[in-house]
Amino acid sequence: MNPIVKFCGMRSFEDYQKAVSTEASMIGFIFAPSKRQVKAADVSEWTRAKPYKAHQQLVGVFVNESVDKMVQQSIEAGLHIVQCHGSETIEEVTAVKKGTGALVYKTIHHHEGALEEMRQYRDIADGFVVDTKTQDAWGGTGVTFDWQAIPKYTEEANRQNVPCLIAGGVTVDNLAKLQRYRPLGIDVSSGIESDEKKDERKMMAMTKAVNNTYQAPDYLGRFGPFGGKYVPETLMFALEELEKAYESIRHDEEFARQLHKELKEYSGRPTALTHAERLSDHYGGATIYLKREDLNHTGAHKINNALAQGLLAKKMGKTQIIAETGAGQHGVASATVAARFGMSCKVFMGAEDIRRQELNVFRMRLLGAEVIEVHSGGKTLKDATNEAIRHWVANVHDTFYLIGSVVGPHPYPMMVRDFQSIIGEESKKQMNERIGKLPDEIVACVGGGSNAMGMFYPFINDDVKLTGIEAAGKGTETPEHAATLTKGRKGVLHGSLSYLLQDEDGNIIEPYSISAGLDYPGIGPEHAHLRDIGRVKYEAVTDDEAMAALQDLCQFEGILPAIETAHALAYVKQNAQRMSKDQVLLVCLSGRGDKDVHTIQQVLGGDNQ
Ligand SMILES: O=C(O)c1ccccc1N[C@@H]1O[C@H](COP(=O)(O)O)[C@@H](O)[C@H]1O
Repeated sequence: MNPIVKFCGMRSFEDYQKAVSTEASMIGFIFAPSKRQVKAADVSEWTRAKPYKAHQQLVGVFVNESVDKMVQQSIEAGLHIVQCHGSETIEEVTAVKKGTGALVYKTIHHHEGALEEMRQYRDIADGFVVDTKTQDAWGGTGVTFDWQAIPKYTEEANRQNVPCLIAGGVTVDNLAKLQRYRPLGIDVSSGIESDEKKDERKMMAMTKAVNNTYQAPDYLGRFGPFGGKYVPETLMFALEELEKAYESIRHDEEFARQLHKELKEYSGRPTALTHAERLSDHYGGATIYLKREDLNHTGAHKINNALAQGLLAKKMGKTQIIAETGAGQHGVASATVAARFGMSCKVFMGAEDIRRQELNVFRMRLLGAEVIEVHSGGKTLKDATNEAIRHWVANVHDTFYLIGSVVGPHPYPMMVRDFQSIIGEESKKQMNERIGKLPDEIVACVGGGSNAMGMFYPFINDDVKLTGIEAAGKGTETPEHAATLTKGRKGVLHGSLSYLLQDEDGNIIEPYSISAGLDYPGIGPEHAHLRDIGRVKYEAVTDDEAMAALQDLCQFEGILPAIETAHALAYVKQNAQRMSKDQVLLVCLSGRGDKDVHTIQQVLGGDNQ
């Protein structure tokens, strides 16, 4: 959901008309002493001359005014919301509510005790504004406060189930930065002025930026209807604890510094951006670039998220890591991180995947992890995840569940996406440095969807086509595939609502793919949302198509990709020709194929002649 936009401080009929013409949902007037002060009679006249839009609400700002005057002026001006912007008491706020029948918002000025102050107005204030107070002014200062504090205000407002607008020095230029803190609303006065008048261009730019900025999930962890927290009561505490811990490090510079150090000095980031010249020539059409996540320590993008969650686990004082794994890459990444940070590690893995990924199982054990073989269901990733959740329920106090993809209950899909966004952020920078523009299209394979989400997310507000590739296995017309978005229906699995492969009765259908990392019957909820809103296009390619593309990359670029990654490459093989040479197709090369050599050998036969 996009944040609420309030444009405040209309001082003339012209200002008011400009605000009405925008998409702002609140229009504010200052009744307190200020250069922007207006009279209730003026507001009443202006609104009669030009009615505001049906969704717009009129807000009156008062500072330490008497209850009688607030009531009288708000009735005269026809206000929907009275904003108490001074040190009005609980009794005064209650009396204004009673006297006007309007909603009353309380402004809290950011300071050490602000959160406690906010708590005191619970069940009394209908909303909050958090603003900066200076020595000379209660508001309209044009001065920002420390935005790192925003998540705690938002969290408290969400707990009280009321809106919370962020005010103080918001401008078109710092809006993008502010949005990183996911405010529920913004309240602007001086930032939309030029020469002491409201500036229509600034107002338009601001509402456009807010409305066009993709913002998900909401505070309940929902991406549109998808995501959420569908877990037993016993896990709610653990998820809330994790959510709090994540919010506390999300914008923390010290955490960012530690993580950056690990990613750089341990994993080898930034990973390379490779121009695949010979492959581009061979396919004809698009100029192909590869984002080389295969060059990460442990051979895939999984380590980005594992290092970040490992650091978070340590910060939370957990001593044990558990993880689920399919292809084994996330298991190896988790075992690696546990060894690096001195924690114990249990990896849950389906018996079928253990058979297919023998080498990775050996690696995990070598790294000191205990690999727990799961024999239920189809003995693959879904079943391993079920077991990991069961173990977590019983050991929540000292155990951190390190989920390897953008799946599971909130906050995992958001947190894993954010930790993997380094892929897209680096790509964006590298593309700009290398060719001075963004790619025309980006392609990534999708199982749960973490490499794709990490690659796509930083480009989501850009004019770049985004394509996710699922596993069609032996064909989506057969029962043997893992094409969740192509063939699935809405349902709940592993704590969140998404698309799932299920039969008429809602039983999960065992997925199939040659690639152990893609045969998951669900998909990250954000992918489900992005597909439904039309921002990302999803297609499916078969085992055979993936294996053919895998060989091309080996033979034309000297790179052995993971079979998962080869699905994205198959799309490139089929579509590069539709593009011209001056168009750039960027592929997330999510992992290397050393772990798959055994499977590849079996499929292609002995010596591959
Ligand atoms: O705008 C004013 O003059 C004003 C005076 C007294 C109290 C509040 C006032 N404005 C409020 O300040 C914030 C945002 O202002 P800015 O963007 O930093 O200029 C907003 O809540 C206004 O309602």
